[in-house]
Amino acid sequence: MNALKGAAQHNVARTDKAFSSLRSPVQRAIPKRARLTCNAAITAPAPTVGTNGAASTEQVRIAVLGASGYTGEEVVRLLALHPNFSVAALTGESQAGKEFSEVFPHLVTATNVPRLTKVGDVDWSNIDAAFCCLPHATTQEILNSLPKHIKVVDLSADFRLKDIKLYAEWYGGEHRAPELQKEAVYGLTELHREEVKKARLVANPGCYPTSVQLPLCPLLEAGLIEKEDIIIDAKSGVSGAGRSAKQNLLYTEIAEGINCYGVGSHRHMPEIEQGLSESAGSTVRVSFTPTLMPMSRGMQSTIYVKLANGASVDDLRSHLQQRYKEETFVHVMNKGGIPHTRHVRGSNYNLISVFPDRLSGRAIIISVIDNLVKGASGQAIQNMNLVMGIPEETGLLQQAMFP
Ligand SMILES: NC(=O)C1=CN([C@@H]2O[C@H](COP(=O)(O)OP(=O)(O)OC[C@H]3O[C@@H](n4cnc5c(N)ncnc54)[C@H](OP(=O)(O)O)[C@@H]3O)[C@@H](O)[C@H]2O)C=CC1
Ligand SMILES: CC(=O)N[C@@H](CCC(=O)OP(=O)(O)O)C(=O)O
Repeated sequence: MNALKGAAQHNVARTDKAFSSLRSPVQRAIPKRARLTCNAAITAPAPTVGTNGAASTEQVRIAVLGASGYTGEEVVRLLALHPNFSVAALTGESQAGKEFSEVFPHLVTATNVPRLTKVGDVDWSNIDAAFCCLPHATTQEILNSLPKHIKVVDLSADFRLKDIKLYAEWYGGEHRAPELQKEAVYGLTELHREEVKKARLVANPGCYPTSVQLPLCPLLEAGLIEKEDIIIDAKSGVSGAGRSAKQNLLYTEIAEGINCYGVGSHRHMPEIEQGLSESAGSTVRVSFTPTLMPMSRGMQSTIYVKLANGASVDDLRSHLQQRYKEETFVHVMNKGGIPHTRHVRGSNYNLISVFPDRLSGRAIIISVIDNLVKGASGQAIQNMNLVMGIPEETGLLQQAMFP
């Protein structure tokens, strides 16, 4: 663990230095508040955590459940640069018993993290908080059985839908922890920050819902777009489907082509509609089609909307720019800017751009994220930072890897 932390401090210091000298558009867009917060997190001693009553020591002791999967690995990778969180337990199922470095040899600073165990073998008395990176349906009973002092950010879909009947309808089975579900806070951080700060259980949003709700919720709230006629054409890298072996995810089935899936029936639709309806103040229904792309990570949602109440395309863009101007991780580009998934690869940023459609009265919105970072593990850490009362950006200011 010390080696991991040593490397973390070293890398954080380097990141800090690089941060002040680089001048990318994304960095220029980072508000002063965020930069100062970031520096404070880096140079100040680790704050006493637990404004939410979580931890009694300076380092928050973290368990990552499902650490042998892609999102679990991504949490551990990102935590290597986190000054306040220490990895204290890692779990796997088929990989339990193995050294983490055997399962993920690329994490060279992670040689001192604990060996993977089964969830049932975790000693919870040594843990303050958990990232739960398990398949949906597995999560409910496991989280229900945890001691109540454990703060949890759950990356699965199990606690995202507030209506458990809707959960049963879309996920093919009754919810097995309905009481816990009532306690869960939906962790789309930029929109639910104050609730997340007080939460014990955060339901981290799905990757597609993150990429769609960040641009659309503020527009619906302001009545700038019609509630009907929202069409979402979304594309995801293959890591979105997890690490376990599946025939349709073989290289030969993915490379050199693309394919839609879940057409008209994808389980992220009710999650997207739940958030959009809350923002609009009445029911919103969307047309949503996901496509699997031959890339390992990255997500783009291209969203076709109809302008409302006399709004122009420029109004949409300036409203989003205003809404997110103090936000570190959401950047609304200037007119004509084209976001690429490459521009967010490995980072926690969401890039949004708004274009006029050739069809009058309509706009096209493009939103990109890295499905494993802002779409999963990065946003999960952002939420956990808030739950633990430390600056939200801590450990998350890595810029995209490019090219
Ligand atoms: N991938 C993505 O982009 C995103 C994923 N999510 C959600 O995050 C969660 C994790 O996804 P991802 O990391 O991609 O999935 P993976 O399939 O890559 O990993 C799943 C993890 O769960 C473990 N596991 C599987 N079954 C059980 C079980 N019965 N009991 C205990 N542990 C088990 C696996 O262990 P082992 O491998 O050792 O068998 C592995 O560590 C899912 O709910 C997913 O929907 C959310 C947003 C984005
Ligand atoms: C490419 C791919 O298969 N993606 C996954 C979504 C990943 C994710 O965000 O979803 P959950 O957390 O809701 O599982 C899917 O379409 O089911």
